[in-house]
Amino acid sequence: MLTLKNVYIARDHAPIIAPVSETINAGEVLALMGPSGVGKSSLLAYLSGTLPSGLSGHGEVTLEHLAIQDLPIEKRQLGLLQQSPLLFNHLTVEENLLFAYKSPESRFLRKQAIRSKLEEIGLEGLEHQLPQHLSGGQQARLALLRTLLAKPKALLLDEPFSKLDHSLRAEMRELVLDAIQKTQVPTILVTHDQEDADLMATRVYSLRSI
Ligand SMILES: Nc1ncnc2c1ncn2[C@@H]1O[C@H](COP(=O)(O)OP(=O)(O)OP(=O)(O)O)[C@@H](O)[C@H]1O
Repeated sequence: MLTLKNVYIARDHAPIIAPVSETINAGEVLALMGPSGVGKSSLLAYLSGTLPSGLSGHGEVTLEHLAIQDLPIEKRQLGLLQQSPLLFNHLTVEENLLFAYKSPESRFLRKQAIRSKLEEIGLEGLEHQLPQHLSGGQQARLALLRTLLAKPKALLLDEPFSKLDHSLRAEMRELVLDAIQKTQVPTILVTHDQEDADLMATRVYSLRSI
């Protein structure tokens, strides 16, 4: 369960959004919508600990009853997926995934697990490729797999499909929904696309400026 209590973003000490108080339960998807520039990405950035200087975030964020808003990024246990996949371009597909997949298992066993996950997601045989040699759709699937291998306790999706064409978009929606159903992670999805909200969201929250 992910809970936001009076969360808002400010610029020069002045709030730019009306405070948000919401609870997202296990397996729920909250679509965060609202006009361009209102502060949707900034709100997600506050939750994930990546807010740029110039803006400040306020309010309490709890994940499974632990307040996380002051924790360093790596301790928050959140999975963030953005428009442009955040992949290490100098590392192979397999190395990108090993980086995220922390487990007490040996490197050999982790590599085996990664091969089978690659197969499940339709990326079999690509483990030694560099991400820049993959198609946009393959990169999106790789970014999703990397996010999931880190076993996040909540997912934050910031317009993750907006650079994909219609059929890839539909495919990615299915994969993400399937992952949310299997892992039951609470999820916030920032989108401008009504179809994303209709097909994926349990609820829609319209962010308001102040
Ligand atoms: N580093 C920064 N310093 C100061 N202001 C910023 C900074 N980054 C973004 N902003 C401002 O914060 C406000 C919210 O921006 P944000 O990108 O969160 O909106 P958004 O709702 O996600 O927009 P869009 O739908 O167009 O992506 C905007 O007015 C933006 O100009």
